[in-house]
Amino acid sequence: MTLLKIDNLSVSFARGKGLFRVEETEVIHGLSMTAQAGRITAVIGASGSGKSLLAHAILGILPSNAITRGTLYFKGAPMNNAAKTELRGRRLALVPQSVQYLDPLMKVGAQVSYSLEGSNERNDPIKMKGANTSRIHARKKLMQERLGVILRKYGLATDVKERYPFELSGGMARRVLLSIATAGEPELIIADEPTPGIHVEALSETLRHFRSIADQGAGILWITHDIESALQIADELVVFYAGTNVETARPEDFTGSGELLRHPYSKALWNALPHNGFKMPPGPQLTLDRDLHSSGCKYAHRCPMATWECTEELPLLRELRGGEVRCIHAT
Ligand SMILES: Nc1ncnc2c1ncn2[C@@H]1O[C@H](COP(=O)(O)OP(=O)(O)OP(=O)(O)O)[C@@H](O)[C@H]1O
Ligand code: NI
Repeated sequence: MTLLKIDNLSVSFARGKGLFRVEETEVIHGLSMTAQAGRITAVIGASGSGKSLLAHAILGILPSNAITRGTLYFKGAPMNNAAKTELRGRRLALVPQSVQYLDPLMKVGAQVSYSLEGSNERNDPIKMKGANTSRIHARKKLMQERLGVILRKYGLATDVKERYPFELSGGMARRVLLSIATAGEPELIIADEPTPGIHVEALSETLRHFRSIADQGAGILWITHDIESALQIADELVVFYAGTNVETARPEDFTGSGELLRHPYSKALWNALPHNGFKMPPGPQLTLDRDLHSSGCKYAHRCPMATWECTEELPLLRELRGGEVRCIHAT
C-alpha cells in the first residue's frame, strides 16, 4: 500500500534583496517518489542534495521563508499544513539526526509517554469520555505498562525512565529516540541519518530494529549517506542529486561496476565507494549554484553521456528495468 506519494515537489527559499526585491532560490525541483507500507525506502545522495529538506517538507517543519509547490499525499489524501500537524507524531514520526532533539529538562519516561499518547485515540481500550477516578487510574496503569513494554523492546532498563537525557550513554540515547518515534505506532517513520559515526555493533542493532519495524507493517523513509548500510536493509533506494531524485533502484542493482544501475550519477556514486576503488566520475565538480541555475538535467555538466538536449529541460522520471530514472540517455 502506498503510504506517501510525493508529486512534483519543489522547495524554494525566499531571500530579501535590497529593500523591495525578493529573490527565490529553488533547492528541490520536480521531486516525485513514494513510500510503501512494510517497506524501507532509502534516500541516498551527496551532502546538500536535499534529503533533509524532503523530510522537513513531509513533516511540515520547513523554515517560514520556504516556498513549497507540488502535492504530498498520505494514503491518497492530499496533505495540507493542517493535515501535517495532525499526522505528525501520530501517524508520521521522525527519528532525528541527533540526541539534541530530546528535551534536556524532561525525564526520558515522560518524553516516551508523551508520544505514547499519540496512539491513544486509535488504540485505547479505556475510553476517557466521562472518565471517573477509577478509569483515570486504570489508564495511568495501562500507560505505565505500555511504557515498560516499549523500553524493554529497545533493551532499556526500567530505571531509564527516571533519567534526564544528559544521563544517557550514546547508545541508550539512540534507543530512546527510537522508542519515542515508535511509541505512537506511526504508520510512516522518517529517519534522517540515524547512523552517522556509530560503531559497527550499534549500527547493526539499529538496522535490525528498523527492519523489524517495517516487517510489522510500518513504512520507513531512511535518509542516509551510508549506501552500504542502506543496501543491507532497504527494499528500494532512491538516489538524489542536486535537489531531485534521479533514480529508484533495487539493492541488487548495486553490483559489479554498476552496470545494472540506470543513472550515470548512481553509477558514479557506487564506483566511488572505497571497495570499488574510489573511482571518481569524470568532469569538473560543479558548485551547487551553477547546477541549480541550469534548466536541464542537473548532472549534465559532469556527465560523460551528456548531449545538448540534456541542458534543455529537467528530464522526466520514467520507468526502466523495474526501477525509475531521470535521464534521456539511460537504457
Ligand atoms: N533554510 C535554508 N535556507 C536556504 N537554503 C537552505 C536552507 N536549508 C537548506 N538549504 C539548502 O538546501 C540544500 C539541501 O539541503 P539539505 O539539508 O536538504 O541537504 P542534505 O541532502 O540533507 O545534506 P546532508 O547529507 O549534508 O544532510 C542545501 O544546498 C542547503 O544549502
Ligand atoms: Ni541532511
